[in-house]
Amino acid sequence: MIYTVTLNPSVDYIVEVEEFTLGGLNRMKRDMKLPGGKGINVSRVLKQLGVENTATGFLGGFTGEYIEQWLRQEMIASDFVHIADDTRINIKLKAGEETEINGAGPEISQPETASLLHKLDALKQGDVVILSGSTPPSLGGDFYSRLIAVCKQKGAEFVIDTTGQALKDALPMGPLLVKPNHHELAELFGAQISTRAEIITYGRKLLDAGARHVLVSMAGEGALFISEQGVYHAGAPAGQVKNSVGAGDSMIAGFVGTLSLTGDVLEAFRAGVASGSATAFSDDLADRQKIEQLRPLVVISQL
Ligand SMILES: Nc1ncnc2c1ncn2[C@@H]1O[C@H](COP(=O)(O)OP(=O)(O)O)[C@@H](O)[C@H]1O
Ligand SMILES: O=P(O)(O)OC[C@H]1O[C@](O)(COP(=O)(O)O)[C@@H](O)[C@@H]1O
Repeated sequence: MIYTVTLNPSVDYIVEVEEFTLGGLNRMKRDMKLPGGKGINVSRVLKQLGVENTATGFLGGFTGEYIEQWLRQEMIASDFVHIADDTRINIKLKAGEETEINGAGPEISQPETASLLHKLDALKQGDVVILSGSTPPSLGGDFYSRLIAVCKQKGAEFVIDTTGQALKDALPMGPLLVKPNHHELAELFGAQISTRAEIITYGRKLLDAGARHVLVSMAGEGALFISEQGVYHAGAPAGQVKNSVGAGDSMIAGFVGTLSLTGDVLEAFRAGVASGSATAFSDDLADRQKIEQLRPLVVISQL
């Protein structure tokens, strides 16, 4: 079974204005409220790919109910810890460019934390746990390490998509996949990265530190795949970008879902890029039809 863990889900409030005036009254041209948080996005795209999975993490309040109801409608299995505080709302402002304002996250109590750890007791050998997104501050900086320790103890594999120290700490534990975008990669190493060669150099450092597969996404420039097997580039298909929120999460879903179905890493890479681009070209996350349409258009070359 594949599990996604979203410690800090969100309702993504996508607001479109013709032109944004700071300090003035702006009227919305269009708005959408979508379930969000990285693991939840991964779960939704896995479901589109026909890969059954269970979404877990923390949900609370009216925002938490909104997300849970959405998952129910899409027939995605969910097993969240219900918290007393409200799940956050993240603002995605589209005014030509995309500007994001993400909340810090709700207060999580000690019993709520224990309850999530207890749920992970059910993990078993062969399971894959996708740990995605930020950690609400009340959980403390080492919470992912605690979850990874449980995964390892149960013989489950894990994928981690987060930033900073939490990602650094996870590498020696041997993640199946890490997927920074090129900005996150530069930030991780406190480096200036401007060329493809530099991305490969730093991407390889993630392999050396313990990751089994590394994807570095580069938005419209596609992605690099770095593993023991070699280094590959895939160009992103061309199309009209509608909303790139969740493109990275979709890429993880495409990669892990296809790897679980086929065992073929290059097919998984292709599906990852197709899924990321299919989301970038959609208002909401990618649907199956769009992913299938783009899959043959992804050109992979070995470097
Ligand atoms: N503008 C775009 N055009 C085409 N594909 C895109 C675009 N933006 C994102 N994608 C696809 O989604 C993948 C992940 O996007 P990226 O923006 O790098 O991730 P993140 O959302 O984590 O920052 C890219 O590798 C690419 O396949
Ligand atoms: O947990 P974080 O890092 O604040 O990110 C949460 C945000 O990331 C998203 O999951 C989108 O992530 P990506 O665009 O990187 O795929 C949004 O749905 C959500 O608002």
